[in-house]
Amino acid sequence: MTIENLSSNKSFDGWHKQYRHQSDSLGCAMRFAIYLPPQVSNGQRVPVLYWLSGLTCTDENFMNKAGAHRVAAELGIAIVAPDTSPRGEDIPDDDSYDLGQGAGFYVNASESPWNQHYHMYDYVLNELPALIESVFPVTDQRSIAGHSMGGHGALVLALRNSDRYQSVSAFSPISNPVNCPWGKKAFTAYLGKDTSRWADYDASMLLRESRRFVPALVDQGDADNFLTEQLHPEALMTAAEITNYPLELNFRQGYDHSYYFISSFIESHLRFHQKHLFKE
Ligand SMILES: N[C@@H](CCC(=O)N[C@@H](CS)C(=O)NCC(=O)O)C(=O)O
Repeated sequence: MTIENLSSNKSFDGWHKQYRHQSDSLGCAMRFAIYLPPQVSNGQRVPVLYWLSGLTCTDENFMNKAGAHRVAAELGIAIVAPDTSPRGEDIPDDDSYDLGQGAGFYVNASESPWNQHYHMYDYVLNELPALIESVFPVTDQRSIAGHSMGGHGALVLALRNSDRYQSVSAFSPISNPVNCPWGKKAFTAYLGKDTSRWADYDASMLLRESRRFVPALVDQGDADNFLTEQLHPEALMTAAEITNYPLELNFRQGYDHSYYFISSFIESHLRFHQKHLFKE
């Protein structure tokens, strides 16, 4: 397995690095970013938080804008940020920002032309952690977090794989994609018109059925311009009430959908994950 280092920058006594590798599950070259906290320089292995970004993002948005390195350095947590879809000239795409490259929705597509490459669910669940754990000084303790489309991805991956993640958190997640325009458009294209096949990728529906709980934290700005039409956190809240799910959902007054919101609360998310990542 070869991976190519593209950049290295010292940050808060740790390192931010970007890599490219050939992905088997996606059938293309993929880029990811990793923040390695200073503890790894002392020979320690550290747990990993996977961060899934939203529509139009690459591996760079979170690392550049969230301001997460200082607290990750203090807590001794590595952060891995993959790209949001397969990419390249030979990879199917769409002119709109919410489908195709930059909009993989963390699903395994079953429909042509997407089904050959759009397997972000498998990539994030299996291929990427296997690569990270074989190359970097990390433990097998993982948590997962994300924003918007990535918040949807993080919740779905954790709810379906409670044995793989210690905790999950999300900012402004697409909480009930089967009932919003972004989700309906993406799921119709990637999964087909048969809506019964969409439930496996809907956090609110999965949460209603969940039996094994991964501790979950969600923050949502009440001035988010996507809140009413696209995000539907109330569906998540109702599902959590039905199953008594350990979900903390905070509405944050005046905050919008941007990385200004994420950077304002990322510290509390990292400290939430720390409690679960360092449990024996
Ligand atoms: N229509 C908007 C939607 C995209 C959007 O808001 N993306 C969010 C995630 S859903 C984001 O993180 N954008 C990149 C950034 O703020 O760095 C656009 O194209 O800018």
